[in-house]
Amino acid sequence: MITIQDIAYVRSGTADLETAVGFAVDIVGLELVERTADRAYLRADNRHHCLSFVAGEAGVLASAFTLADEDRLADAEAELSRAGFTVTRGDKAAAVDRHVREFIAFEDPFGNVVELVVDQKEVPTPVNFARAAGITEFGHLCLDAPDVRAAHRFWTKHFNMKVSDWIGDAACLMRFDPVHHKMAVFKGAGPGLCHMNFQVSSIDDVMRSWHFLQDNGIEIEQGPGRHPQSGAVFLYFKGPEGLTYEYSYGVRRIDDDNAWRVRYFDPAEPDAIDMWRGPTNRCASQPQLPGLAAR
Ligand SMILES: O=C/C=C/C(C(=O)O)=C(/O)C(=O)O
Ligand SMILES: [Fe+2]
Repeated sequence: MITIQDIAYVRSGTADLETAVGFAVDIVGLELVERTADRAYLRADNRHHCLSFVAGEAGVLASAFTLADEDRLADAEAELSRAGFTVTRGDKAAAVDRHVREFIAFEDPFGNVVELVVDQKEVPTPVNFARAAGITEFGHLCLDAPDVRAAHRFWTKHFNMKVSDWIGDAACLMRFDPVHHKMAVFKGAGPGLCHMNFQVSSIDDVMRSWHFLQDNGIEIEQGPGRHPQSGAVFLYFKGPEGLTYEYSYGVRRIDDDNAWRVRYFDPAEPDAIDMWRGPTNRCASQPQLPGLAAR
């Protein structure tokens, strides 16, 4: 069993580094910590970065999780290899590029590239947010997979993930610590990053950003609304090259695993995704969410 300690970063390719960075800074509000000719690193909390852009082809390159130490990394490498996955150990230059000490990479059963890292660099200085979006931390990441049940089997067989809630066969929200979910899998045609989430410090922040995004002509995918699963008030919006960002406030904690009963939401129900029943064009690539398509 591989024990994930936390989410680490999303690494995304971009064909237009300038525009990708401009959006992440001026619109999302992240701090640009480092920028080279072909790289940019953005920060939302004490992680060195939670989002990096690599100049080249657009699209997610990897989603990363933190392990405790190099022995755990070696164990993970062995377990995944035994299970038939091709595991690559990052070399020194690649680790430096990710601001971690060591890492391995593999593809999940659907082709999502996952990196497991050790010693992601910590930056103790307060984040110098580019705008007052109220971001408190990188909250969760959400992968696409054509078979959410199989994805759940993979993540719970090899990792310390537990399902918190199901949304039919369309989504599985999983936790590895008391936060309701820091990782989710949504049904999609293939691999991909459904969205990355930033927690904000109040409902006011969500609502202020809603106005800010509209004033700036940003495509709102869904929200403001409230998810019945985590109880969080959310807002999804589309960045350049299809990268979806989410702000949310008020995610549920599950402090007593034994007391938690996994729930099953029917995606066809009108408030399965949003208790406020607002309009959506979120995850248009995911017709498997009929409750979304219906509105
Ligand atoms: O579509 C349902 C989404 C649920 C949640 C939540 O309960 O907070 C998410 O954050 C999500 O996976 O986007
Ligand atoms: Fe989310």
